[in-house]
Amino acid sequence: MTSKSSSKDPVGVLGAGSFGTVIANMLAEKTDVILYARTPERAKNINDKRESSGQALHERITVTNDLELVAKSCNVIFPVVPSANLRELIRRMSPYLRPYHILIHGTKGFDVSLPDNKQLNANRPLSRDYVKTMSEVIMEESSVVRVGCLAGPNLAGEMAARQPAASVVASHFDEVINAGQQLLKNERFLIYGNSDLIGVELCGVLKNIIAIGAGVIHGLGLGENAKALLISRGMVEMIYIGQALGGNTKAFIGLAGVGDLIATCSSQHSRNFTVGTRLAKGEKIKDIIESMEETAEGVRTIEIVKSLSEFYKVRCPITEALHNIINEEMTVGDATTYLMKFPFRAEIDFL
Ligand SMILES: NC(=O)C1=CN([C@@H]2O[C@H](COP(=O)(O)OP(=O)(O)OC[C@H]3O[C@@H](n4cnc5c(N)ncnc54)[C@H](OP(=O)(O)O)[C@@H]3O)[C@@H](O)[C@H]2O)C=CC1
Ligand SMILES: O=C(CO)COP(=O)(O)O
Repeated sequence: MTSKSSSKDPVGVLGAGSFGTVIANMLAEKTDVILYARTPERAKNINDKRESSGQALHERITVTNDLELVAKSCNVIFPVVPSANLRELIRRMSPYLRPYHILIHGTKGFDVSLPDNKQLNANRPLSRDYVKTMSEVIMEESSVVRVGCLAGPNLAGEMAARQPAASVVASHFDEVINAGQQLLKNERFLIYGNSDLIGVELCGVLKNIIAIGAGVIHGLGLGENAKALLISRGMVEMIYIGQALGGNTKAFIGLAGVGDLIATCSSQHSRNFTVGTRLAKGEKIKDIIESMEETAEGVRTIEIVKSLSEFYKVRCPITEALHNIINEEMTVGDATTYLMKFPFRAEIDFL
């Protein structure tokens, strides 16, 4: 597989939300960037204002609504759109994508494709055949082979404020990890490499569930001991389900696992944590989602993981309790009591 990259090529970013804009600005410190926005109106608006998701745009960023232009101009492309939209986006871009492209996504969610357009039903067991990570979606929908992901404690607001952070670029290909490192690393952003692509992707997806749980604990005012209990048992739950879905335990104790878990479970700027806090205050999930401008991936992930845990017979009490709260099958108080009574066995039985 030959690469047609040159150090002068612009780099593509798909999605001009909070994180896509942060990544575009960071890349623009080193190279020209083409930022793809969903509609021509949005692209024009961003270009006119030179601002996206509340962030000023670097002068080396060009905004477009033309996927062909992105594919023809850029060898390396960072898709950063919500998980529910990535398959459709890659499908539309696929005629222009070639095996020489490198795609490194920053999305923290699953794709679900059910037969006959059936809707996800969290009470129905769901196997891995229908649930894909974003790298799997990219490979299914295009001829791209060299795929990677970017995952770690990367709250967009802190990065936009130029605070220090680190992340992981995971891929089976060293050249993907090297490309990610060379393009993104700077004096305030460290990039580690990991060859366990699925494991690192699963970390980024699964920690959002626990962040919602941490938000509930915070909203109820239950204190730091209770939150530490939730985070550490949440980590074990992530590992159990992660192992069932094909992840390696090692990824979970790294920056993309425990690192992102700590950041997201501690920050009132996390959208998932905020969902949990608002649930604890008695708001309904429908009202919370409708009033949020940004994506909280964990809500959808709870329903998906609940179905996966039924299929693989994995004990996921935190996911189950949150599913019951969201679907109004339990009050927040009852869910807390349920978790405190849950019969745990050995503390560490996954190593
Ligand atoms: N924000 C953060 O701190 C971090 C987010 N992430 C992950 O990044 C992903 C994106 O999150 P984030 O940037 O915060 O999202 P936001 O909720 O801020 O925005 C989503 C953006 O995606 C755009 N979009 C949706 N569908 C498409 C499409 N088909 N084509 C092009 N653009 C599209 C939306 O466009 P429009 O405005 O037209 O609706 C919107 O600009 C999520 O999976 C998230 O978990 C990862 C690390 C940190
Ligand atoms: O993934 C994130 C930080 O690493 C962002 O978390 P939220 O989507 O909860 O804001």
